[in-house]
Amino acid sequence: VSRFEGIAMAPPDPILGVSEAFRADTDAKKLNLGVGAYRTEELQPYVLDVVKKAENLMLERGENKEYLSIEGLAAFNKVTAELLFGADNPVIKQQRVATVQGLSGTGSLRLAAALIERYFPGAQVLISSPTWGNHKNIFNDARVPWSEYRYYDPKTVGLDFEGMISDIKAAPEGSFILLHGCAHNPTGIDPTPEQWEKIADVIQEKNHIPFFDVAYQGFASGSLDADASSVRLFAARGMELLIAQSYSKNLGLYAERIGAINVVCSSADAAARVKSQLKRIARPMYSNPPVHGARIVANVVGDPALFNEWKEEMEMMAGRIKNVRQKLFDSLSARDKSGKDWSFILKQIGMFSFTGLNKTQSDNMTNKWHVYMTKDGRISLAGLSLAKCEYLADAIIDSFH
Ligand SMILES: Cc1ncc(COP(=O)(O)O)c(CN[C@@](C)(CC(=O)O)C(=O)O)c1O
Repeated sequence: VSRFEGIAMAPPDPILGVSEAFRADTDAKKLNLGVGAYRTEELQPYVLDVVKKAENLMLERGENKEYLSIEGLAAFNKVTAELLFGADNPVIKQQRVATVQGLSGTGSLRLAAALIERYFPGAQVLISSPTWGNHKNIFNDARVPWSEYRYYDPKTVGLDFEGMISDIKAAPEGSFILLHGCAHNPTGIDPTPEQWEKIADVIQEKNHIPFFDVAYQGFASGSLDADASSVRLFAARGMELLIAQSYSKNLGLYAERIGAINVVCSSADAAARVKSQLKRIARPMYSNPPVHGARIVANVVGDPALFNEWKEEMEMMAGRIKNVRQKLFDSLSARDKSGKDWSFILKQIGMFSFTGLNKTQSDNMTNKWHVYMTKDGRISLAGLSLAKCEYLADAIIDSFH
């Protein structure tokens, strides 16, 4: 008797499945605006120059392949926390941050979810509506209950700030509030600094625990410090908080799976204990993390020349996406006769634009125009070139009407 016979075929992933469909399309006009992966103006994947330089350095050194410790490469854990908070931040000086290298952003979120499940039974995580599609999968599989707070307002194509605040206020005391540090996915809409202050106020009032997902630090605005300002605002208030990091986008290390989970505690002693429990969760999950990506990050940030060159490359990537936003906006405004306001394209930040196209309209983008995007109406501008903006504008205008 076959035991596996009864297992059904899983549906394709809403984001990564789009790339599979794109690859199967043979039409030369096809455009992959699905997965949030940076492409050059020639629509090619991009390995940053500093990554190549760091790897050459590493090759010359001839490093070994010994296991890392469960918490990961110490040099990486040091620089990743310093990048996030700033090296002179009190949370760093007072050693109140438990940092564990994770399997990129996803693995770091999963480690944090396992910690929540183990030490905060019954606590729920509030996630934005909409949010990155995999957030729900991570908490479901980690058996952590979640609910949504209002975030996107289709009427204003902006942030439903009142709704967000009232939903966070209404949540049971001690809930975890999942926040996108910068470049909200999929909407591209971030709170203003004043709004972040109010979000911190309501989270403090309700004794909630802020839980940041920082997947785009430096990639959204081009500045590492600007993109970390929301996290630093909460840390400056002396709050305990969790922050998951990823180097997939800002250092282009997608397939190296390098990220970290940071837990800001109220004392160094608590941080040491939290770190020990994160290690206890990681050991049976994957034992210890991959070394290559961690060494690249440590080498790039540890060398002043490479670090500065990295900052220049991030500004270049962020700048290219800003130029594409402007060109798409201009193309839409020039071609659309309906008088629709396309300014949301310019107001949104990061690699995504939330177009407002519904599922049927998104299907039309793919079936008729060979434009691949996620069914929630998100397009990744990182996959768009200036040369293709007019074609995309035609597709969007055709699909809206
Ligand atoms: C908000 C957010 N958090 C975490 C991650 C996880 O990335 P990592 O595991 O590679 O570090 C992504 C990546 N989201 C992408 C860019 C890719 C994906 O869906 O995995 C996206 O297209 O939304 C993300 O957008």
